[in-house]
Parts: sequence; C-alpha cells; structure tokens
Amino acid sequence: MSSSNPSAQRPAQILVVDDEPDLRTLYELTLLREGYRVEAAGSVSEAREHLDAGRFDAVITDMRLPDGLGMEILQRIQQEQRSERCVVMTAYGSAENAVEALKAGAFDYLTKPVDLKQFRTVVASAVQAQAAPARPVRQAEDSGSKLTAITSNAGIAALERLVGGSEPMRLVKSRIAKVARGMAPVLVRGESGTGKELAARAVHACSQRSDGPFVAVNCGAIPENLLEAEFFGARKGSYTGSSQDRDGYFQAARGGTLFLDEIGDLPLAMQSKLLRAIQERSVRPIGSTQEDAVDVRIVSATHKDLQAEVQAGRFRQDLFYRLNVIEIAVPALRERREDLPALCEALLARIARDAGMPIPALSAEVLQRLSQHPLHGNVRELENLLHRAVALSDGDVLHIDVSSPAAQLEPAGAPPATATQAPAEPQQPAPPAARPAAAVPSDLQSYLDQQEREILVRALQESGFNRTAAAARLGLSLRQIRYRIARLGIATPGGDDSHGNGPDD
Ligand SMILES: Nc1ncnc2c1ncn2[C@@H]1O[C@H](COP(=O)(O)OP(=O)(O)OP(=O)(O)O)[C@@H](O)[C@H]1O
Repeated sequence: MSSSNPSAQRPAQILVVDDEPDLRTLYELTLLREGYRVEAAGSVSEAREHLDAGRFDAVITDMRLPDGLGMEILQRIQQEQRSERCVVMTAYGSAENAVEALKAGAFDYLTKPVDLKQFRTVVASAVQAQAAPARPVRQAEDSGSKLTAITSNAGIAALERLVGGSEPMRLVKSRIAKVARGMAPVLVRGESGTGKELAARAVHACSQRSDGPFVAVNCGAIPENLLEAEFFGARKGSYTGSSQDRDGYFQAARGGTLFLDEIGDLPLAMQSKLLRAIQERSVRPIGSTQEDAVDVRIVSATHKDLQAEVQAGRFRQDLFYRLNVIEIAVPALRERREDLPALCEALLARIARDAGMPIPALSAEVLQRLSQHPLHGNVRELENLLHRAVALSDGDVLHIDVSSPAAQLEPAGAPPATATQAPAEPQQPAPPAARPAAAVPSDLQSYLDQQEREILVRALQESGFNRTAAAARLGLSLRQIRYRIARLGIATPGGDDSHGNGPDD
C-alpha cells in the first residue's frame, strides 16, 4: 500500500484516461504498484461511463482523446460538483493547455512525455487532497458568514488571522478557501501592507500541503549575484567559500509552498530561470550536473501592476502567465474601513501579548481619528501607529498623539492651519498634505524626550525588540540603550530593563 495515502481506509480509486494502450498500461501498472485501485478508459465516452458507474479519488486524463478533449471530462466533474481531483496530461510545450486546465479547476497537470516519478508524486498529492474531507469538517466562521468547508484547524486559524468581516475581505477569504486545494500557482495582488503575506500563508494552511513547509522569499531583498544559489542551491566547492552542499528555497519548500514575495522585483535573467524551474518542476543546483525534482506549490505576491511591467519589458510575459493562473486581490484598507475596529482590536491584542502587558482600551475618539486617517500604508501603517501608541501610553487607555510627526493623524485634505506649506514626506506615496510648520517648542526637554522616544521605539520595533540590534543601529552601546529605555519608560517585551533580562541578553 502506498505511503502517500496513509489515512485512507481503502485503497484510493483512480481513473486513467488515455487512448494509447501502451501508455495506459504503463500508467495502470505504475499506479497498481503504488497500491491504488485503477480503472482505465480510452476515450471521453468511455471515461463518462466509468464516471456514471462509480466514484474515484482522482481522474488522470490525457488532453487529446479520439472523441474529444480531456477538458470535457474535467468540465463534467466541475459542473456536477463531483469530488474527483482531476489531473490533465498535456503535450510538451503547450503551456496554454496546462494553464487553461488549471484555471478550469484541474488539480494539477503533467507534461508529456510523463516522468513516472513526477506522475507518482502528483497522483499522491491529488489523492491526499481527496482523503482530507474524511476528517471532521468544521466551518470557518467570520463575522457571521460561513466560508467554504475547510478541513484543517490550521486553515481555519490562518483565515481567522486575516482579520476583517467586510464584504471585500469575505470574498478574499472564500477565494482562498476555494483555491487552496490544488496546485495551480496563485498570484496575490495588493498595495503594500494590505496582508498579502497573510493571505499567502492562509492559502498554504488551507491546502493539503499544510503539513509541509511554507518558505517565504523576498525577491527584492536578495543580491542579484546570489539569486541562483539561493533559489536552486549550490554544490560544495561551486563558488569561493562554499564548503558544503547547500539547498535552495525550492528544495527547502519540497512538499509545501514556496512564497515569492515582491515577485515584480526579480531581475529578468532570474525570471527566465524561475520559469524553467516551474515548467520542468526541477532545478539544478549551481555546480551540479543533476537536476533535483521539486514538488512545490508556487504562491507569489506583488504590489506592482505586473501587466504594466510586462508591457514595459521589465517582466516576462510567459512567466506572468504561469504565475497568474489564480489571482487573489487583497483590497486596500480604505476600501474596507468597516474592518478598522476589528483590526485595531486584533492588532492591540497581539501587541499587548508580545509586550506582556494588559490590552489597552481604544477610545471611540481615537478610533474616529483613525478612520479619518488616510492609512496609505494599510494595515502595516495601522499596526505601526498602534505599536507606537502602546509604547508611549502611560495608562490603560490609549492615546495617539496627533501632534507627533510620526503619528500623522491629520485627515487627508484637511485645511492647513497656517499658510506655510511643509514639503511632502518622501516615503509617502499620497498627495502632499499641507502641514503647519513646526513651532519652536515651549518645553525643549520634553520635546527632545518625545523625539528620542519615537526614534528608540522605531529602532526597537524594526529590530524585533532586540535591544542589541537596535543599539547597534543607533550607534549606542547596550548599556546606553538600556539606560535610555528605562529613563523614557518605554515598555519592551521581556520587561524590566534594569534587570537586563530582555530577549537579547
Ligand atoms: N487582515 C489583517 N488582519 C490582521 N493583521 C493584518 C491583516 N493584514 C495585514 N496585517 C498585518 O499587517 C502587517 C503587514 O501584512 P503583510 O506583511 O501580510 O502585508 P503585505 O501586503 O505582504 O506587505 P508588503 O507588500 O509590504 O510585503 C503584518 O504584521 C500583518 O500581520
């Protein structure tokens, strides 16, 4: 019995459809050896008869059949909402067919001539996905709305982490739940800070690969000369200083999901190599003569308009086509303002938990201010604002200091208090907001303390509250930063600085 289907009580049933008798026999024998029960058909009409007569866990079909296309079998399974996972075999080089089949709901595709090892992996994955509904089914609930049935608790938890019950967010979540089970590449689009990575993690957690790794890669953060080794691995001695074999992201994500964040930042040369890896489902580590087969699902994300990047010649059309089989668009926060209270509540709970302190209350007035704030940086900006407010608050009730330049809580388009125009903030993509010129502070010491506090809080946040790292960034010693944190009463996770028991000590 196949180890790929450990949870099933009975052997999985597979229907193989191919008009070439030799190939059909080869597939049948391969699957029988894996412990599956196999039926075979040589045409669309024969496949229909088998489907009329019984249920299968997976249907593996050739695309071109004497009396029609494999797509017709797939369409029938979809239309009748049958549970069979469908794998389509397409001719080598016909990317359109593969993408079309995935878009139409195929679980996965195989390219002919079929590599038997890959064949076994893909079938095992389809059968595993099929076996999942046998587990107790819970319905994920979010703000009163029921999502598609999700089988794993990990999936439900990941969707719940994506806070927001607004209509656009409910659509995003039900789409995630729907597309998670399958191998079709997913492209998550959305502005920076909208939660694209959370969405990608939810796709993984709702999929049959949730027990496998989720490997997140920021494509824009890797130096160009290291990209290939980082993605595909390197053999010992293949470059100066490489003293042992090293796996790349593709190998690390085997059996799981490879999340390619900021895919629009990948240089063109690397785009070609990535396309090849996706098409061939194998990678060649630097310095190796052999290809490593890789079984990964690709989820990518971008804040860029990739179609425009294609038009501008900065992104390969064929790669875009391969990655964008299923699209999930995460809405900007301004398109779902009704999510603000729930988001604030969830973010404050997380911040307080990390800091080991009670959850501060958010007054209706602060919430009202936040709802008028443009929040161009989306949930990340909201999170930073709340972080800062928590770090600076001295009681149970949270205040957001509107005079603080970092808080920037003026509503967009508010009339300027004076005629003087401040230059637009360089990092803000928003239209420049008119801002009063800073007045000379009436209390220099508290003004400077406030500035220092904000800088320290930011450095601490950006270094994950590692005080050694934050101190290094600010050119301070650990002793100096501890002293300043204590003097300014900044709350940090790990608590009492005077005892030096923080996370970095
Ligand atoms: N719906 C949400 N519920 C709870 N937290 C969220 C939500 N959306 C985003 N966040 C939080 O906001 C921060 C940014 O989210 P994330 O990194 O997923 O955004 P992103 O769109 O991938 O950003 P970027 O484009 O800059 O990579 C994270 O800390 C995340 O936990």
